[in-house]
Amino acid sequence: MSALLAEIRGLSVSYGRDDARSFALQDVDLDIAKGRRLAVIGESGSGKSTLALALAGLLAPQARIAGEIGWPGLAHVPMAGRDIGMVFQDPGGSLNPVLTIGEQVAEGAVRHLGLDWRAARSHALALLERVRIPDPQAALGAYPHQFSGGQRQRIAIAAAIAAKPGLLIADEPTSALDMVVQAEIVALLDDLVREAGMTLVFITHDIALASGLADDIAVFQRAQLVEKGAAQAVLTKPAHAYTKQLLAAQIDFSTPRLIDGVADA
Ligand SMILES: Nc1ncnc2c1ncn2[C@@H]1O[C@H](COP(=O)(O)OP(=O)(O)OP(=O)(O)O)[C@@H](O)[C@H]1O
Repeated sequence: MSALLAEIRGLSVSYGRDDARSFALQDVDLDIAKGRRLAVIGESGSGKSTLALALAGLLAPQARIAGEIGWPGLAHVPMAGRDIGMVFQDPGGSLNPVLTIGEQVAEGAVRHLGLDWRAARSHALALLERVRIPDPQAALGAYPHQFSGGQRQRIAIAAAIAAKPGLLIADEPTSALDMVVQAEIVALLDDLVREAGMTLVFITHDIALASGLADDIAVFQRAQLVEKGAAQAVLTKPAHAYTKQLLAAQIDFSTPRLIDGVADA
Protein backbone atom coordinates (compact mmCIF):
# COMPACT_ATOMS: atom_id res chain seq x y z
CA MET A 1 0.00 0.00 0.00
CA SER A 2 1.47 3.35 -1.05
CA ALA A 3 1.89 6.21 1.40
CA LEU A 4 -0.59 9.03 1.07
CA LEU A 5 0.41 12.25 -0.60
CA ALA A 6 -2.90 14.05 -0.16
CA GLU A 7 -6.03 13.42 1.85
CA ILE A 8 -9.07 15.29 0.62
CA ARG A 9 -11.87 15.32 3.16
CA GLY A 10 -15.36 16.75 2.75
CA LEU A 11 -14.14 19.21 0.12
CA SER A 12 -16.81 21.50 -1.26
CA VAL A 13 -16.19 24.45 -3.54
CA SER A 14 -19.00 26.77 -4.52
CA TYR A 15 -19.49 30.03 -6.34
CA GLY A 16 -22.16 32.70 -6.33
CA ARG A 17 -24.39 34.41 -3.79
CA ASP A 18 -25.97 32.65 -0.82
CA ASP A 19 -29.35 32.47 -2.52
CA ALA A 20 -27.90 31.19 -5.80
CA ARG A 21 -24.90 29.15 -4.89
CA SER A 22 -23.61 26.60 -7.37
CA PHE A 23 -21.29 23.82 -6.37
CA ALA A 24 -18.25 22.99 -8.46
CA LEU A 25 -17.35 20.26 -5.95
CA GLN A 26 -19.55 18.80 -3.27
CA ASP A 27 -18.36 16.86 -0.26
CA VAL A 28 -15.46 15.09 -1.95
CA ASP A 29 -13.39 12.51 -0.05
CA LEU A 30 -10.38 11.28 -1.98
CA ASP A 31 -6.92 9.96 -1.17
CA ILE A 32 -4.04 10.54 -3.54
CA ALA A 33 -1.38 7.87 -3.11
CA LYS A 34 2.25 8.88 -3.40
CA GLY A 35 4.00 7.79 -6.58
CA ARG A 36 0.80 6.61 -8.27
CA ARG A 37 -1.00 7.89 -11.33
CA LEU A 38 -4.54 9.03 -10.65
CA ALA A 39 -6.89 9.73 -13.55
CA VAL A 40 -9.72 12.13 -12.77
CA ILE A 41 -12.51 11.53 -15.24
CA GLY A 42 -15.82 13.21 -15.92
CA GLU A 43 -17.81 15.27 -18.35
CA SER A 44 -17.32 18.98 -18.89
CA GLY A 45 -18.32 21.01 -15.84
CA SER A 46 -18.16 18.06 -13.43
CA GLY A 47 -15.56 19.77 -11.24
CA LYS A 48 -12.29 18.19 -12.43
CA SER A 49 -10.38 21.44 -12.94
CA THR A 50 -11.73 22.78 -9.67
CA LEU A 51 -10.20 19.78 -7.93
CA ALA A 52 -6.85 20.47 -9.64
CA LEU A 53 -6.94 24.13 -8.63
CA ALA A 54 -7.92 23.25 -5.07
CA LEU A 55 -4.95 20.86 -4.79
CA ALA A 56 -2.61 23.54 -6.14
CA GLY A 57 -4.07 26.24 -3.85
CA LEU A 58 -5.04 28.26 -6.92
CA LEU A 59 -8.81 28.60 -6.58
CA ALA A 60 -10.25 31.98 -7.49
CA PRO A 61 -10.61 34.30 -4.47
CA GLN A 62 -14.40 34.27 -4.79
CA ALA A 63 -14.57 30.48 -4.40
CA ARG A 64 -16.11 29.34 -1.13
CA ILE A 65 -14.27 26.37 0.24
CA ALA A 66 -15.32 23.89 2.92
CA GLY A 67 -13.57 20.74 4.06
CA GLU A 68 -9.86 20.24 3.90
CA ILE A 69 -6.89 18.92 2.01
CA GLY A 70 -4.23 17.33 4.19
CA TRP A 71 -0.68 16.57 3.08
CA PRO A 72 0.53 13.81 5.39
CA GLY A 73 4.26 13.35 5.21
CA LEU A 74 4.90 16.87 3.95
CA ALA A 75 6.26 19.45 6.33
CA HIS A 76 4.44 22.30 4.60
CA VAL A 77 1.49 22.90 2.30
CA PRO A 78 2.86 22.38 -1.21
CA MET A 79 3.18 25.35 -3.50
CA ALA A 80 2.24 25.43 -7.18
CA GLY A 81 5.31 25.87 -9.36
CA ARG A 82 7.65 24.50 -6.72
CA ASP A 83 6.12 21.33 -5.25
CA ILE A 84 3.29 20.99 -7.74
CA GLY A 85 3.85 21.21 -11.50
CA MET A 86 0.86 22.11 -13.62
CA VAL A 87 0.22 21.35 -17.28
CA PHE A 88 -2.93 22.67 -18.95
CA GLN A 89 -4.90 21.90 -22.07
CA ASP A 90 -3.61 24.87 -23.97
CA PRO A 91 0.17 25.16 -23.72
CA GLY A 92 -0.28 28.67 -25.13
CA GLY A 93 -1.86 29.52 -21.80
CA SER A 94 1.13 28.38 -19.75
CA LEU A 95 3.86 29.63 -22.10
CA ASN A 96 4.53 33.33 -22.43
CA PRO A 97 4.69 34.30 -26.14
CA VAL A 98 7.33 36.99 -25.62
CA LEU A 99 9.82 35.01 -23.54
CA THR A 100 12.25 32.49 -24.99
CA ILE A 101 11.78 28.81 -24.30
CA GLY A 102 15.08 28.83 -22.39
CA GLU A 103 13.93 31.60 -20.07
CA GLN A 104 10.61 29.89 -19.41
CA VAL A 105 11.99 26.42 -18.73
CA ALA A 106 14.90 27.77 -16.67
CA GLU A 107 12.70 30.05 -14.58
CA GLY A 108 11.38 27.37 -12.21
CA ALA A 109 14.91 26.17 -11.50
CA VAL A 110 16.14 29.71 -10.75
CA ARG A 111 13.19 30.54 -8.56
CA HIS A 112 12.77 27.28 -6.68
CA LEU A 113 16.04 25.34 -6.91
CA GLY A 114 18.22 28.39 -6.35
CA LEU A 115 20.28 27.80 -9.51
CA ASP A 116 21.94 30.78 -11.20
CA TRP A 117 20.77 31.48 -14.76
CA ARG A 118 23.78 29.73 -16.31
CA ALA A 119 23.16 26.50 -14.38
CA ALA A 120 19.41 26.82 -14.92
CA ARG A 121 19.98 27.11 -18.68
CA SER A 122 21.94 23.83 -18.67
CA HIS A 123 19.12 22.30 -16.62
CA ALA A 124 16.63 23.63 -19.20
CA LEU A 125 18.70 22.18 -22.04
CA ALA A 126 18.69 18.74 -20.39
CA LEU A 127 14.92 19.00 -19.84
CA LEU A 128 14.27 19.95 -23.47
CA GLU A 129 16.36 16.97 -24.54
CA ARG A 130 14.42 14.79 -22.13
CA VAL A 131 11.06 15.83 -23.55
CA ARG A 132 12.52 15.23 -27.02
CA ILE A 133 12.43 18.70 -28.52
CA PRO A 134 14.47 18.59 -31.72
CA ASP A 135 17.67 20.69 -31.58
CA PRO A 136 17.22 21.68 -27.93
CA GLN A 137 20.18 24.06 -28.03
CA ALA A 138 18.48 26.17 -30.72
CA ALA A 139 15.13 25.78 -28.93
CA LEU A 140 16.51 27.60 -25.87
CA GLY A 141 16.60 30.84 -27.85
CA ALA A 142 13.35 30.30 -29.77
CA TYR A 143 9.80 31.46 -28.98
CA PRO A 144 6.64 29.38 -28.44
CA HIS A 145 5.08 30.23 -31.83
CA GLN A 146 8.01 28.53 -33.57
CA PHE A 147 6.85 25.11 -32.36
CA SER A 148 3.93 22.81 -33.14
CA GLY A 149 1.11 22.29 -30.62
CA GLY A 150 2.57 18.96 -29.50
CA GLN A 151 6.04 20.44 -29.12
CA ARG A 152 4.65 23.38 -27.15
CA GLN A 153 2.98 20.91 -24.81
CA ARG A 154 6.33 19.09 -24.39
CA ILE A 155 7.96 22.43 -23.57
CA ALA A 156 5.19 23.25 -21.09
CA ILE A 157 5.81 19.86 -19.45
CA ALA A 158 9.55 20.60 -19.24
CA ALA A 159 8.76 23.95 -17.59
CA ALA A 160 6.30 22.28 -15.19
CA ILE A 161 8.89 19.78 -13.93
CA ALA A 162 11.86 22.19 -13.89
CA ALA A 163 11.66 22.69 -10.12
CA LYS A 164 11.42 18.90 -9.59
CA PRO A 165 7.91 18.86 -8.10
CA GLY A 166 6.68 15.77 -6.28
CA LEU A 167 3.21 16.13 -7.82
CA LEU A 168 2.40 16.82 -11.45
CA ILE A 169 -1.16 17.81 -12.33
CA ALA A 170 -2.02 17.57 -16.01
CA ASP A 171 -5.43 19.08 -16.78
CA GLU A 172 -6.65 17.79 -20.16
CA PRO A 173 -3.09 18.09 -21.49
CA THR A 174 -3.85 16.39 -24.78
CA SER A 175 -7.37 17.57 -25.63
CA ALA A 176 -6.17 20.14 -28.15
CA LEU A 177 -3.91 17.65 -29.94
CA ASP A 178 -4.48 15.03 -32.60
CA MET A 179 -4.65 11.39 -31.56
CA VAL A 180 -1.10 10.37 -32.46
CA VAL A 181 0.36 13.34 -30.62
CA GLN A 182 -2.01 12.66 -27.69
CA ALA A 183 -0.59 9.17 -27.30
CA GLU A 184 2.98 10.50 -27.45
CA ILE A 185 2.31 13.08 -24.75
CA VAL A 186 0.65 10.47 -22.51
CA ALA A 187 3.66 8.16 -23.00
CA LEU A 188 6.03 11.02 -22.18
CA LEU A 189 4.14 11.92 -18.99
CA ASP A 190 4.12 8.27 -18.01
CA ASP A 191 7.92 7.97 -18.50
CA LEU A 192 8.66 11.19 -16.65
CA VAL A 193 6.59 10.39 -13.58
CA ARG A 194 7.98 6.85 -13.36
CA GLU A 195 11.56 8.07 -13.71
CA ALA A 196 11.26 10.79 -11.09
CA GLY A 197 8.89 8.90 -8.77
CA MET A 198 6.42 11.76 -9.15
CA THR A 199 2.74 11.46 -8.35
CA LEU A 200 0.53 12.24 -11.34
CA VAL A 201 -3.01 13.58 -11.36
CA PHE A 202 -4.21 13.29 -14.94
CA ILE A 203 -7.49 15.02 -15.70
CA THR A 204 -9.44 13.97 -18.74
CA HIS A 205 -12.93 13.45 -20.09
CA ASP A 206 -11.54 10.53 -22.11
CA ILE A 207 -11.74 7.28 -20.14
CA ALA A 208 -9.89 5.36 -22.88
CA LEU A 209 -6.93 7.71 -22.69
CA ALA A 210 -6.88 7.45 -18.91
CA SER A 211 -6.96 3.67 -19.02
CA GLY A 212 -3.56 3.49 -20.69
CA LEU A 213 -1.87 5.29 -17.85
CA ALA A 214 -3.84 5.27 -14.62
CA ASP A 215 -3.20 3.20 -11.51
CA ASP A 216 -6.26 4.71 -9.86
CA ILE A 217 -9.38 6.36 -11.24
CA ALA A 218 -11.77 8.90 -9.73
CA VAL A 219 -14.99 9.58 -11.63
CA PHE A 220 -16.79 12.90 -11.19
CA GLN A 221 -20.32 13.77 -12.18
CA ARG A 222 -21.99 17.11 -11.45
CA ALA A 223 -19.58 18.16 -8.69
CA GLN A 224 -19.65 14.80 -6.97
CA LEU A 225 -17.13 12.02 -6.81
CA VAL A 226 -19.28 9.07 -7.84
CA GLU A 227 -16.68 6.31 -8.06
CA LYS A 228 -13.06 5.76 -7.12
CA GLY A 229 -10.72 2.83 -6.99
CA ALA A 230 -7.92 0.95 -8.71
CA ALA A 231 -8.13 1.46 -12.48
CA GLN A 232 -8.45 -2.25 -13.19
CA ALA A 233 -11.44 -2.55 -10.86
CA VAL A 234 -13.20 0.62 -12.02
CA LEU A 235 -12.79 -0.28 -15.69
CA THR A 236 -13.70 -3.92 -15.46
CA LYS A 237 -16.33 -3.78 -12.72
CA PRO A 238 -17.72 -0.25 -12.64
CA ALA A 239 -20.11 0.21 -9.74
CA HIS A 240 -21.79 3.50 -10.68
CA ALA A 241 -24.24 3.90 -13.55
CA TYR A 242 -22.36 6.95 -14.84
CA THR A 243 -19.05 5.06 -15.06
CA LYS A 244 -20.86 2.27 -16.89
CA GLN A 245 -22.25 4.86 -19.29
CA LEU A 246 -18.78 6.33 -19.94
CA LEU A 247 -17.38 2.87 -20.58
CA ALA A 248 -20.26 1.89 -22.83
CA ALA A 249 -19.74 5.04 -24.91
CA GLN A 250 -16.08 4.10 -25.37
CA ILE A 251 -16.82 0.50 -26.20
CA ASP A 252 -19.18 1.73 -28.91
CA PHE A 253 -16.20 3.47 -30.45
CA SER A 254 -14.30 0.17 -30.06
CA THR A 255 -11.17 1.08 -28.19
CA PRO A 256 -9.45 -2.27 -27.71
CA ARG A 257 -6.75 -0.96 -25.39
CA LEU A 258 -9.38 0.24 -22.94
CA ILE A 259 -9.10 -2.89 -20.84
CA ASP A 260 -5.84 -4.36 -22.16
CA GLY A 261 -3.93 -1.19 -21.46
CA VAL A 262 -4.97 -0.85 -17.82
CA ALA A 263 -1.99 -0.45 -15.57
CA ASP A 264 -1.65 -3.13 -12.89
CA ALA A 265 -3.29 -2.04 -9.67
N1 LIG B 1 -14.27 30.98 -11.10
C1 LIG B 1 -15.49 30.44 -11.24
N2 LIG B 1 -16.59 31.15 -11.01
C2 LIG B 1 -17.82 30.62 -11.11
N3 LIG B 1 -18.07 29.33 -11.46
C3 LIG B 1 -17.00 28.57 -11.70
C4 LIG B 1 -15.66 29.06 -11.62
N4 LIG B 1 -14.82 28.04 -11.92
C5 LIG B 1 -15.59 26.97 -12.19
N5 LIG B 1 -16.90 27.28 -12.07
C6 LIG B 1 -18.03 26.35 -12.29
O1 LIG B 1 -17.78 25.17 -11.59
C7 LIG B 1 -18.24 24.02 -12.31
C8 LIG B 1 -17.12 23.01 -12.46
O2 LIG B 1 -16.13 23.56 -13.34
P1 LIG B 1 -14.77 22.82 -13.66
O3 LIG B 1 -14.01 23.72 -14.59
O4 LIG B 1 -14.12 22.40 -12.41
O5 LIG B 1 -15.27 21.52 -14.44
P2 LIG B 1 -14.47 20.54 -15.39
O6 LIG B 1 -14.98 19.18 -15.09
O7 LIG B 1 -13.01 20.77 -15.25
O8 LIG B 1 -14.95 20.97 -16.83
P3 LIG B 1 -14.11 21.16 -18.18
O9 LIG B 1 -13.72 19.76 -18.61
O10 LIG B 1 -15.09 21.81 -19.11
O11 LIG B 1 -12.94 22.03 -17.85
C9 LIG B 1 -18.77 24.54 -13.63
O12 LIG B 1 -20.15 24.65 -13.54
C10 LIG B 1 -18.13 25.91 -13.74
O13 LIG B 1 -18.94 26.78 -14.48
